[in-house]
Amino acid sequence: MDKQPASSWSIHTRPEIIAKYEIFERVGSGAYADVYRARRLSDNLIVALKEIFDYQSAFREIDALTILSGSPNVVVMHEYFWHEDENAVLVLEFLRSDLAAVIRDAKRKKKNKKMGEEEEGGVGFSVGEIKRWMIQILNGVDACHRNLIVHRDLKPGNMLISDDGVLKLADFGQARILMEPDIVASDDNKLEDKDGETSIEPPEVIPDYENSPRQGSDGKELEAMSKDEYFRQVEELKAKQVVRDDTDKDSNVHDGDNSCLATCTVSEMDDDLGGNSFSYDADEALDEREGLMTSCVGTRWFRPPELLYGSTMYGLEVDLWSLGCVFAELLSLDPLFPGISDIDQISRVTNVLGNLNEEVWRGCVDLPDYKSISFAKVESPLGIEGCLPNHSGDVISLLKKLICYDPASRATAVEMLNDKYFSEEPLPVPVSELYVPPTMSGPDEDSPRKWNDYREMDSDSDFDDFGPMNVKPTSSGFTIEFT
Ligand SMILES: Nc1ncnc2c1ncn2[C@@H]1O[C@H](COP(=O)(O)OP(=O)(O)OP(=O)(O)O)[C@@H](O)[C@H]1O
Repeated sequence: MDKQPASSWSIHTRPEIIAKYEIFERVGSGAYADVYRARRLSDNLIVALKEIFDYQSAFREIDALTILSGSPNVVVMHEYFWHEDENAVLVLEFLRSDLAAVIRDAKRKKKNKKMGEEEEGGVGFSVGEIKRWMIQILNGVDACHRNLIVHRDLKPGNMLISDDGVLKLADFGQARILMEPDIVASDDNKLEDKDGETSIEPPEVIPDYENSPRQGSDGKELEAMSKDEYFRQVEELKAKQVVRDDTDKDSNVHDGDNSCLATCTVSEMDDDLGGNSFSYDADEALDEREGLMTSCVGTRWFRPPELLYGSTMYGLEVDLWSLGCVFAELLSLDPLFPGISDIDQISRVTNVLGNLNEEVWRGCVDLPDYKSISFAKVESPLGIEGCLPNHSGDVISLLKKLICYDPASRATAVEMLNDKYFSEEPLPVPVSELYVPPTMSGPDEDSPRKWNDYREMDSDSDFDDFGPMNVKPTSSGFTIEFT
């Protein structure tokens, strides 16, 4: 949904919010939300108020954070405000920094050291620090996956960090619950519209989850909802959503930093290739009915091959690939696959892992875009070891358990946590020894667009970055081969 530019003031005029919070400056904004620092009047607690402009995003974030309440490595949602026809406002614990800022700080120190400037640190993270960051991330991802929640946008900028070094997964606006977890709700969720019809909405306010998870706005223990009831309510919500989605169809798929192969190529092919085009439906609200999901999720650098090739049937494994990219970045301080376009993203993965074919992933030929784009044979792929030349064989093989084509081969978060790497010397440092820089990474620090700017590219066409290519017509459209 389009960000509504005029709405940022609205949070200041909502009586139910200003009665409880003093709102300070805006501390961040994303594609779907503005975030403010605020003080809870009752006890002076500093919190973050996240005003979300997109219905689906708000619904997903509230749903996921409700289920994950009590997970130590997931951001705490204290309560939320959501009236019909107003943006949802989530009250979150305030976290000053994020992993992107931590990595950026380490990289800055390393660069300064090379230039002869004396500063503590300067060699990147110690192994013990990397282990402690990874354990925290893995614990957060494990909590999500145990509840069948796929985050779909894991990246350093979405891993917030408290002053004392505790890392928390945040930004669940793209999360999906794959099956029915232990969902709870209360009768208070039912609202009547003006015709007297009953509809289901999240309760207006949920009290502090930290001490009393699973309570309704009246403080009563919430009742477990049956599976049938859960799906009935989901259907009702979807029916409401479709109306809104129809008006927002375009903006749903055209987020610059989250660009998809399909989104990019449709327009470019129309322009450049004489109207030959292909497309697939990325309107998730509609696809959901057939059990499909959009491939247009996540930030490009962390997006797994199955999504880059347009898959709409995928699972928790998409997070495991992103996790591997974050792990590699902690090790090298550089993004593993900093693609400047979606095709460049696939090309970078291919150069490291080799070509995607049936040998490495049986069934890959069925991916929607597999036959549309092929690369010349990569004779000697660089390999993960080539990307991280100064790291031990053990850590490389661990990373390879996440960065592999076949989603089914990827190690789960809990398998990773149980790997001996985390229990052998050098041991993970205590959380209190982790260095936390005083600021956030800033908007879109780890976004492809930023990287584009850095490289002073004046075009973001997927095709400009490549040399000669062969376009061959086929019965279903055409194929492109980059040579
Ligand atoms: N709990 C928090 N405490 C402090 N700052 C926060 C918190 N949550 C978010 N922020 C800040 O607000 C920014 C935007 O938040 P967030 O990423 O959740 O919004 P979004 O619109 O869903 O983002 P995206 O564009 O990545 O989908 C973050 O980058 C961060 O700087």
